[in-house]
Amino acid sequence: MSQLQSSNSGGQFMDRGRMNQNGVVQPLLTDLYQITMAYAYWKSGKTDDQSVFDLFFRTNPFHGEFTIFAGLEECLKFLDSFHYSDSDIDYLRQTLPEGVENDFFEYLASLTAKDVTLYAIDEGTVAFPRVPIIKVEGPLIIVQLLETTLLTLVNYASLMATNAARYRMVAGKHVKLLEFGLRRAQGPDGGLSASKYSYTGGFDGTSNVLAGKLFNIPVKGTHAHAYITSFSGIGELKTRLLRHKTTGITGDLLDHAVRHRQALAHVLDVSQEESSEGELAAMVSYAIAFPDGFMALVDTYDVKRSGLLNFCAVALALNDLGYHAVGIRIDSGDLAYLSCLARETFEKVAERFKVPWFNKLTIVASNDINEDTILSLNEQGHKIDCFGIGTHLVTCQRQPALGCVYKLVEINGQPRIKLSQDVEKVTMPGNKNAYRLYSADGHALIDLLQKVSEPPPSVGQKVLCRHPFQESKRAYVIPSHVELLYKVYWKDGKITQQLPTLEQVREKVKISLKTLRNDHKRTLNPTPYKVAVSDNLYNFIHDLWLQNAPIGELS
Ligand SMILES: Nc1ncnc2c1ncn2[C@@H]1O[C@H](COP(=O)(O)OP(=O)(O)OP(=O)(O)O)[C@@H](O)[C@H]1O
Ligand SMILES: O=P(O)(O)OC[C@H]1O[C@H](OP(=O)(O)OP(=O)(O)O)[C@H](O)[C@@H]1O
Ligand SMILES: O=C(O)c1cccnc1
Ligand SMILES: [Mg+2]
Repeated sequence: MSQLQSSNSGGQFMDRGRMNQNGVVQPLLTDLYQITMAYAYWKSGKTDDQSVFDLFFRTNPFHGEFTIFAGLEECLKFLDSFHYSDSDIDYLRQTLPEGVENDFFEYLASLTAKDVTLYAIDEGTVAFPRVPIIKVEGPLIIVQLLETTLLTLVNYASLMATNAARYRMVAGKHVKLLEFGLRRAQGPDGGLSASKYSYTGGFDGTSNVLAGKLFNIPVKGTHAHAYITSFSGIGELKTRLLRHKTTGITGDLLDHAVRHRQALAHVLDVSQEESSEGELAAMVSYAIAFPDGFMALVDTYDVKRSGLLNFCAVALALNDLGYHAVGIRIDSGDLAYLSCLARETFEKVAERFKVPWFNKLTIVASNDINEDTILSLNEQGHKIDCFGIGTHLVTCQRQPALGCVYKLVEINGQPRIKLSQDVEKVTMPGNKNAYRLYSADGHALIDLLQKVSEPPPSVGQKVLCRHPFQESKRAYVIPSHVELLYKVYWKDGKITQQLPTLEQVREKVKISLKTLRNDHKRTLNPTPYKVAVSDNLYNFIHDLWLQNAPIGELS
């Protein structure tokens, strides 16, 4: 994923020098059929037919009833830099079938997205099935050529942001969430996107250092089991000395730790002999390296008999030298039980050793955590302050793809409809606007699609909202607030809005989710959010459907 500082940048708002884009995102990052179609459009004189395409999804992911829209900034950067390089053109000359005319390649070489207009919902907003999140207008050839790249930029970004937002909802706002997934992500690019969009969705940070640098996301982490297992005994410690934080007087951290370990074994009712000396050595050495940020993995051998004992011994030793440890990570076993055990241990030590700050030590848990694990841990009761989540988060294991599609809905002012046996797959023809209607208490009630030619719904006025395909399903809504969901984000070769920073998009996610009633957000059997069409659009769709559906003959 792209770049650098999350940008405040864009067209007239964008300093092009700074508009770095992920090198992978370029016009050839597409399906071959877009380019073969482009040639055929060009040959048949349809290049400049004015087209409108809708980008939308048909079902929400993760058995949920909402989706967070993300990836818009990357789409706009793609439009801004859309240009086939000389080597792209050379490659296409070699790759397209023989007989493709030279003039076509010359045409492609000069093609940009300057004649395209892109409308979109704000990035970070909750979105719903069949309401276009992006609408692209312009000459058929270029608007068609954008399809695959726009889809790849929106699909995973939105899926990831939605997944992260769901983890945030089940974890609650006080628990920290860290993304640890790079090693398990779908390749390096997937890993960077995962880090970026999990932050958008409400995570607090990532272990992915490049993502931290590129997107200005907080980077955080602990250490691996390898650090613990790299030591087998205290004899391996090359240094044991640490300066006191305030006096500067050098102390022997190991001596302090060994002394405390003896006393602690009694208090915690464990035997020193059963604990690992290698683990103690590893923790001492890590504490010497990071006396102000000491955080240790306690499950390498045995959390109760070894990890907690050694951690508390080293934390008390650090305390003697003026430092406060940060906490522990547990990466296996029963995380509910072990986190409670750890908290009780810290409370006991806080009291017995007169170190009240021990009560505040952070307990991080990791190990194949997913939404259901967090829900189950919440039910059982746990004392975890922070979850480190990798595999399930970044691979979106529960649903690995969002099915956004990109469909032609109008050409040269004429509506187009794609019919299907499956009613859900019939497209909504014509150039449309989308409005979100709100109730007096500020909740989103319904999204309403209308033809662009229709006047917008008005506050306090009754609007007939119809199910797009089921005739009998309709309702009157009197909105207290009406929001036009689209803004023009790209026109005349420029980004036309001040783009939000990543932080602002993250904030938008929070605010937008708050407008959704809780029953739409619950994990089990959430209530579907209503998406409707105006009476006018309903009749338009159904007339067109009848015009286009062939009449069968029974014999
Ligand atoms: N209290 C709990 N309730 C529900 N799920 C839990 C609880 N504690 C841990 N889990 C989850 O159960 C799974 C345990 O994984 P697994 O069976 O691999 O055990 P493990 O503790 O990792 O074993 P090992 O010690 O061999 O590494 C993980 O997905 C973890 O997130
Ligand atoms: O479990 P995830 O949600 O993917 O979180 C990331 C995992 O990556 C690390 O170890 P790794 O899994 O590589 O090895 P380990 O399980 O043997 O510790 C870490 O200890 C977590 O277990
Ligand atoms: O910092 C950590 O604890 C971490 C980072 C990546 C994967 N697992 C754990
Ligand atoms: Mg693991």
